[in-house]
Amino acid sequence: MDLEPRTAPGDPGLTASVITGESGFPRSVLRDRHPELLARVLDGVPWPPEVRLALNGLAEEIEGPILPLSDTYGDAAQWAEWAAPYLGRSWYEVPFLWAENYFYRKLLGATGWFAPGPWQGVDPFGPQKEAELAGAAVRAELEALDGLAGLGLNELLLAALWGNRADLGFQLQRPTVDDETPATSGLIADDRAALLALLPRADRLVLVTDNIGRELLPDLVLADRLLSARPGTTVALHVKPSPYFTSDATPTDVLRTLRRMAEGPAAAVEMVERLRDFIGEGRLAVVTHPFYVAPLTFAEAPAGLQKAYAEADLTVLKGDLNYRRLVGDVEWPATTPFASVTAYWPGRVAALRTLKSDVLVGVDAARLAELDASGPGWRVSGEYAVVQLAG
Ligand SMILES: O=P(O)(O)OC[C@@]1(O)O[C@H](CO)[C@@H](O)[C@@H]1O
Repeated sequence: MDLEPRTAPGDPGLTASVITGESGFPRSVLRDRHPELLARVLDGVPWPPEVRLALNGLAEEIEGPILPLSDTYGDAAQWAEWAAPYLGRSWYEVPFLWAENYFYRKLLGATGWFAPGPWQGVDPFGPQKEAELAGAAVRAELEALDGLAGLGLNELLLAALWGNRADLGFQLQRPTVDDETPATSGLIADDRAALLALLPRADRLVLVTDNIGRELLPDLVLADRLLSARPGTTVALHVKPSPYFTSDATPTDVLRTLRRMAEGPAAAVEMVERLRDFIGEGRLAVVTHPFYVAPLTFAEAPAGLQKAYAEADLTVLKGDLNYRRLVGDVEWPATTPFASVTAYWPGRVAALRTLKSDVLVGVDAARLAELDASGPGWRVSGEYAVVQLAG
């Protein structure tokens, strides 16, 4: 990932700059959200002195120049290559997507996630994820499963979409975000009709998930509905191989979620039994890949994943970060057609994303003018969303 302007894959006449951390929202993430996240990680687990030292060191480092990784485990050699052009530079002047990925990789290195020893595999965001799963919002969602039979695919799709607003990193900055936004008034690009026609016919669905808790639950509900409707359907749930962006789901988190569902109420228990059967039959697969925690866009996805996307009838990408990786973390004019920036996708792709960062395409000019006139901040407030489809 470099700083050269990008050309739209489906429109060679269109180029735009890569987003860095120098201003606006990215700056606030690097300056405010990352230190706050480190403080929470320090607080959440009784770390030994060497981990505390390393986490405090990272908190200092992000105010100065970018330094090499201080561990040699896992993907460290690959990261040394990715980091080479940026070492010694400020975190703010390199591609924002790269800087965030490097921060999370360094955070995991600091906590001993990779190193053989007692802290290996201890999720630094575990306490925050557990609190989310044990909290009132998840309980309310589970209780709502009793009324599930009355809901159509449209409602389930909207639940999966708005569940994305609940990521734990986002809540660091928007703790008061409410749940009052009507499900459709905040939709500023809406390909639901085409998507709803496709979903029930998709034999092979890839669902690239995002956050645990209030987002993963409706994703599982949607998967359950599609799998229950037709015996030929398969769903591959793509999750992160390691903790990432605070609340992104890993295989362990899928299991944690199933365990939480198994605690009830009755409709959740029934659903978890079905989901377990689907997993056992190979119809619901949990898939992971190192690409999902790499500082790369989907245009740079490795061949194996490209093949999986090409073979699927539909790939659904959840969330803000997957959207940034899909269209490139680039300052496209927001009226750029979604298809122009996703033309490289080897199949059919849909994005279900609430807006929590500046990147945006596929919005009608009149709606854009209206939103811009409404004041600053609408692109990052989580109050607006897109459902987009291409291919
Ligand atoms: O992918 P998600 O969970 O929807 O959102 C991830 C996010 O909260 O993290 C980034 C800032 O760190 C932004 O892209 C976005 O706001």
